[in-house]
Amino acid sequence: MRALNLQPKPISLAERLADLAVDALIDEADLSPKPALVDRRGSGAHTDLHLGLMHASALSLWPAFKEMAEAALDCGEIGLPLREALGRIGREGEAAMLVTTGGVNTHRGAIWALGLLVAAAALEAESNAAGAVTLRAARLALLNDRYAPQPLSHGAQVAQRYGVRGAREEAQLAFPAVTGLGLPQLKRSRAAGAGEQNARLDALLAIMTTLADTCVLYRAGEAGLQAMQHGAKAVLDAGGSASLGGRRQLHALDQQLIALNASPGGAADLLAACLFLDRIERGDGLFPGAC
Ligand SMILES: CC(C)(COP(=O)(O)OP(=O)(O)OC[C@H]1O[C@@H](n2cnc3c(N)ncnc32)[C@H](O[C@H]2O[C@H](COP(=O)(O)OP(=O)(O)OP(=O)(O)O)[C@@H](O)[C@H]2O)[C@@H]1O)[C@@H](O)C(=O)NCCC(=O)NCCS
Ligand SMILES: Nc1ncnc2[nH]cnc12
Repeated sequence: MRALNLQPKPISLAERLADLAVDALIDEADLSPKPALVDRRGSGAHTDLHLGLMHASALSLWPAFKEMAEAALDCGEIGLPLREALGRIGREGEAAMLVTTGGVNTHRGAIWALGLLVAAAALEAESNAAGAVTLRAARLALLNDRYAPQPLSHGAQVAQRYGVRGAREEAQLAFPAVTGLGLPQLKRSRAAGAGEQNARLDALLAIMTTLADTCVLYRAGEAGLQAMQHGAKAVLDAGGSASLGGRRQLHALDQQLIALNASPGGAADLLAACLFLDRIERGDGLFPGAC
């Protein structure tokens, strides 16, 4: 008779990275009050999205993130085979997301940003500083996936019309909105005792002060983008989300962006990227029991 092995199967590195990516998406969705975005209070500027759908969408992406990390571990280096594997897995992940959401685009930009970051983190798990991970992600994003379809996406349309950089360029430049704005603000607000939720809101606002969010541009043009950038700066200048003055400005920004139908979905994705990198940097449960 064989003894029963009751030891739990160790969680693989790829599974742990997928957990962290999905956690980051769920934390982003839950964070409240976010201006004009889906959160615990409601649907913001959206008629086709709600919190349950954002959660279901995030969970549907777990297998894709795991597969992307596994592809990085299998390939072991930055190159076209890995880039094209990520493109294929990303497109399949997007299809799974659309099945889950009944055709609504919940996380297209997040699959791109977090997919690259998950792969970049898996490639060299010990080199976990945000700057190093984003640099590896950028090197992947700079490679041309020969199998990528070239549809005239909303992002491509507004990039042409307004001459701005979109999601692709943000990744190719190693996520400057995340490493230069979001993460430093997250750390500053935490250090100032703002509390975790306020620190995360401040990180989102810091990203919004400068980002050319192609969702906002597509929905509300340059007026919408200006309202987003100036309004976010006004909240931070007034003392941030933890202050009474900042909260008043945040409420005004929420109302203004909803009136303009301007949803900063790109900034929300980059906040999720920021939360993911923050956890990776802190090593949050990445190594214990991982293999
Ligand atoms: C390379 C891609 C990112 C394609 O990029 P492109 O710009 O050509 O395409 P878009 O379809 O516009 O998607 C870009 C999404 O990225 C987010 N985003 C916007 N601005 C930025 C920015 N400056 N920096 C970073 N990220 C940005 C944004 O995603 C979020 O918003 C979406 C919801 O918006 P919403 O307005 O509600 O919905 P829409 O359907 O667009 O319009 P409405 O009709 O409702 O008004 C939601 O997805 C959020 O995540 C942009 O949408 C990449 O996607 C790509 O090539 N994919 C192919 C597969 C691949 O290679 N994968 C690689 C895996 S690593
Ligand atoms: N919380 C959110 N609301 C609307 N669009 C989003 N895209 C990513 N996160 C989002």
